[in-house]
Amino acid sequence: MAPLPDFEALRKTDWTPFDAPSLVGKSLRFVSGDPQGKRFRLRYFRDGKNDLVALAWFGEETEGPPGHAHGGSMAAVLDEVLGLAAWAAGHPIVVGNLNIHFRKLLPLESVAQVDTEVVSVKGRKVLVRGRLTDGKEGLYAEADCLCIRIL
Ligand SMILES: CCCCCCCC(=O)SCCNC(=O)CCNC(=O)[C@H](O)C(C)(C)COP(=O)(O)OP(=O)(O)OC[C@H]1O[C@@H](n2cnc3c(N)ncnc32)[C@H](O)[C@@H]1OP(=O)(O)O
Repeated sequence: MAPLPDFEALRKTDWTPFDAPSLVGKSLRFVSGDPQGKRFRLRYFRDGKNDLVALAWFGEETEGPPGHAHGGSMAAVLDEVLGLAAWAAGHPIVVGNLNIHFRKLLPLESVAQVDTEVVSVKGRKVLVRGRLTDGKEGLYAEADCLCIRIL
């Protein structure tokens, strides 16, 4: 059996737990829908700057390259977390464009950190930038997410 994800090892002291999925109701089943499952397990927080941050465990069922996460699984996590970063900043949106650079293979059954920043708001367009890392220097992927207000 896989070891349980050690979220506490990566959690920073100035992070406050935050139930980001509840901002959009109960619909986010693809990534956050099975918190005890073998695919994704996520925890959301607000960091010291009030930006949304997530810890994401990539389980064995996210496998793409042997022993490592599928790019689509990283994209799914970035899609949800960066979209919710816009919601958490007060913008009800859907994602219109998600542009990802994959930088380094992400080992299965490890916990990665997603940092987010809302970099601009122009009319209905909210640009959110995100980084998927090992919590230190290791950068797995970085993304720009163009979100479009729907309300
Ligand atoms: C419930 C939310 C959960 C959020 C967390 C999870 C994130 C998700 O997975 S969301 C699901 C994935 N996303 C989707 O399925 C979205 C599907 N697309 C749509 O619904 C529509 O195309 C939508 C809403 C994005 C835009 O349509 P519409 O409302 O007609 O906007 P539209 O008038 O065409 O464009 C508004 C502005 O955005 C720009 N824009 C819209 N789409 C894009 C795009 N893909 N790329 C670049 N710019 C775009 C337009 O150029 C326009 O800019 P400007 O105001 O400067 O002229």
